[in-house]
Parts: sequence; structure tokens; C-alpha cells
Amino acid sequence: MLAMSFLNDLYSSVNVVPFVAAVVGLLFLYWYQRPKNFPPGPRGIPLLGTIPFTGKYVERAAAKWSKQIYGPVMALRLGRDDVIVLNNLDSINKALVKQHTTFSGRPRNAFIEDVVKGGIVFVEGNFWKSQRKFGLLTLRGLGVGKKSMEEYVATEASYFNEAVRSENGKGFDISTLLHKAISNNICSVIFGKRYEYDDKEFEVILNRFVHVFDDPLSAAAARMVAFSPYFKKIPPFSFAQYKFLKNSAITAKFVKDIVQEHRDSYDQGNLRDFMDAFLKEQQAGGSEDFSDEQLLHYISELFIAGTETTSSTLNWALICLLHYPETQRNLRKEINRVIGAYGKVCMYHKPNMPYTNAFIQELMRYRTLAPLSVPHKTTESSELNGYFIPKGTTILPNLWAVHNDPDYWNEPDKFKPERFLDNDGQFVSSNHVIPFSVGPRHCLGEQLARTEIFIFLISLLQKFDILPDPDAKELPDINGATGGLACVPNPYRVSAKEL
Ligand code: HEM
Repeated sequence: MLAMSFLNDLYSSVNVVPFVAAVVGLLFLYWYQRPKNFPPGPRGIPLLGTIPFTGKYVERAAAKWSKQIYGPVMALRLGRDDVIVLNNLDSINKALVKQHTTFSGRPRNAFIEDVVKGGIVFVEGNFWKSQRKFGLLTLRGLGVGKKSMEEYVATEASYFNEAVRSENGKGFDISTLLHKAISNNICSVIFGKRYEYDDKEFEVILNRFVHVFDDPLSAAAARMVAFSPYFKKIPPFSFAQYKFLKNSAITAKFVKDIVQEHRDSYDQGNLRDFMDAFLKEQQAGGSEDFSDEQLLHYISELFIAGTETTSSTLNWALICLLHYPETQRNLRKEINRVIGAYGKVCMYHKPNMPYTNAFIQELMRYRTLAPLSVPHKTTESSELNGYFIPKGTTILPNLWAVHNDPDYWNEPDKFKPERFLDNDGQFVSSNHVIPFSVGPRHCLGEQLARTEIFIFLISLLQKFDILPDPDAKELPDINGATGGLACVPNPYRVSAKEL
């Protein structure tokens, strides 16, 4: 009996082994497959792709692999999908500028699908075109890029400087203050309101939602769910999705209350802000694109996109000043020469300040705020650098790689504003510095951000010497970012000594 059962087992195992081997082989073939003439790049391991191998900074891993092995247009398997990473300026221009009609879509992955239901950042096609046109015209109409917006930013900068002064030269957390001040600029544009720096409700909203950019765990979970949707229901990834949805609901409630206030006091003859301009489109009733839900999403996205980005850039500026004190001396020399110790800081001073322009350009190169930009998607099959790119492919423009290409930049890992000054000390603008991306889908808030960075930085340095926190053992970390979706510095403190 025993011998019979052994033989039976052996017989069935002989059948099972080739079957399992065939299934594994087929799965492997399926995993290995890519379209003909697809860009080259690593596949990683089944289900996860290269996610376990990229480390915290995907852009740096992609830039290294592209230089060493695959070339500027490379594929990277993230989860179960291949994305295409563009690692130099030429390929980014070819895609986002020359073939912008094909490369201006946005991917809808499992994470975005649940979280984003409209707005401007993740929509595409004719809907995106109409919302983008409306956004550009409205921002311009509200004075962005003009004197009126500049005046507003300058007033907020003076409130900010007052708050800095009240610290009396002690070490303090300047980044939280900057966050609130910069957020006030976008709040004034979108719903005509600014908040006191000690407003608790505002603080809760900022902490809950805007910090999504700098929370490494949420970012890692978002990446996992986006590229490997099977993780969507598994903790801890499911918690991140839940947290994101909960925070979205809180922001939506905050925005909804403001919408109601606007509806109650709306006057067509006196459009106060972005929200009023949207309500006007709604009342004209010409298009379904201007729904109540879309208003909530559009406003929430401008609020988020307009806060962490610019405040983090300014935080990096202050950290660079601490690490390179001679740059602070050079900036102040220029401020004294062009504006004076008491003059009002205005955008018309900027063209006469070559060192300041060089500092800001180097800042945006050295610490690329959105290292992989915002993902694009091909809306048709196309060709790039001789490779076939199928319709629906996710495209990641690696802005960090453009800003750190060792074949283009001398010592890219050093902060050197002088690289943008010619022999006569004049500023040399570079088309290799593209923090706002390029093409028709580039950052909608570029002009506002540039105005804020100039006015806030120069007004602060006109009044204060920015010094290390006397109680800190070492200078703030200039290399490590929090590892979230954007390049956000770790918490730090400074002391500001009044001049
Ligand atoms: C230093 C500050 C900022 C940086 C570095 C930055 C960077 C970027 C980048 C790289 C993109 C992606 C562009 C693309 O998809 O090709 C983007 C998109 C966008 N940004 Fe900014 N941004 C900044 C500030 C702002 C501000 C202040 C606003 C508020 C108005 C804003 C609103 C947007 C919007 C709405 C989009 C989506 C545009 C679209 O999809 O059509 N950004 N930004």
C-alpha cells in the first residue's frame, strides 16, 4: 500500500512540476515583455518593479542609470507599469514643447483616481484647455505679474518681517511662519482673504493638507498604490490613502464655507478674486465645465500648489545663506547699492541686481523643488529619440537630471551663484534651469512664485542678518530632503538679527 501511494505521489508530482514551471515561465515572459523598439531600462522584480532599488530619490537613481547604461530616454518599471523617464533637456523639449499635443496628458493611476475628481493639475484634453485658459486669464486679471499683485506680496512680506522681528534674534522655526505667509498670498488671489499667523483653523488646514508634499511615508505609499494598485487595500498603504482622503474632505469643507460666503456677497460688477471669477462663469451658464465640484477642486489645488512649493524654495534659500555666508554678504551689498537700507523692494529693481538673479537661478537649479515634475502622459502613440512610445504611457520629465548633469555643469553638487555671472558681473540666464518645467503645461503659478521669491527674500535680507540658531549644534541639513513628493527641507531653525 505504502509503495503504491509513493508511486502515485511521484506520478502526480511529475505532472505538477512541469505545469508549475510552464506557468512561472509564462508569467516571467509576460513580465519581461515590452513593445517593440521601446526605450531600454530596468524591469526590477515582479509586482514591485524597480521600486525597491531606486532608494528615496527616484530621480537620482534614474539619472545615474540613464548616464551609465540606458541613455536619456529610458524606461523604468514601477510596480507593474513601465514609465518613461526623460533625463536631459533635449528629450524634455522634444516631448513637452515640440510634441506637446501628444505629451500633455496626465496619467490616472489608482491613487489619483480615488483622490482627484477634477481641478487643473490632473485633468487633460479639452477640459484642461478650457480650465487652463480660464486660470491664466483670471490670474492675469487679478494682477499676477502686475504691480497690484506685487503690492499685495510686499504687504504680506512686511507682516512676515514684523513676525520675524518679534523673535528678538532668538533661534526660531522660520519655516512654519514662511508657510503661513506664502499661503496668504495665494489665499488672497483665490478667495480674497489673509489669515493672522496665529489663526488656529488655518494652521490645522495647512498642517493637514499642504504637508502632503513633505511626508515621506505618504509619498512612498502614494507611489506604491499608484504603480502597484494591488497594495491599495493593504495596510500601511491603505492608511495613507485614507489619510489623504480624510484631509481632502477637511480642505473641501474649509473651501465650501468660503464658497458660500462668496455666493452670499457676490456682486458681478465687482469681481474680488478667483472664486468670484469662477462664479461669474457659472452664472453665465455657458459651460458645464464650471460646476460646483470643479470650483472646489480648482481652488483646493491652487491652494496646495501655491503654498509648499514657494515656501520650500525660500526655505532652501535661507539654508544656503547659512552654509554660504559670503552669498548673504554679496546679496546685501547689492540691496544697499540698488534699493538702499530703507527703500521699498519692487520688481523693477530686479533687472539691476545681477547677483540676486544669479543666486535665485542657482537656488532653483541646486534644489529642484519638483525633481520629477508632475507626471505627463502620451495621448497618442508617438516616437521619441527613435523609440516607440505607446499611447497612454506615463512620462516623467527628470528636471533634477537636467539641473545636475555633470556633462553640462561644472561641479553640479556645489552651490555657486557665480556660475551665472559673466566676466563683467552681468547675469546670464540659462535655458538649462527649468524648475517650472517647459511647454504649454508648465507651472501656472510661475509668475506669482517668482514675484514672491524676489520680494520675500530681498525684503528679509534688507532688514535682517540671517544667522544659525545659537542653540543648534550644527547647521541645517543642506543635502537631505524629507523624501516626500517635492524636495522639501527637513525642519530647521535660524536666528534673525535686525540690521
Ligand atoms: C517655486 C515655486 C513653484 C515651482 C518650482 C513649481 C513647479 C511646477 C512644476 C514643475 C509643475 C509641472 C509642470 C508640468 O506638468 O509640466 C507645476 C505645475 C503647476 N503649478 Fe507650480 N510651481 C511653483 C509654484 C506654483 C504656484 C505659486 C502656483 C499657484 C498658482 C502653482 C500652480 C501650479 C499649477 C496649477 C500647475 C498645474 C498646471 C497644469 O497642469 O496645467 N505653482 N508647477
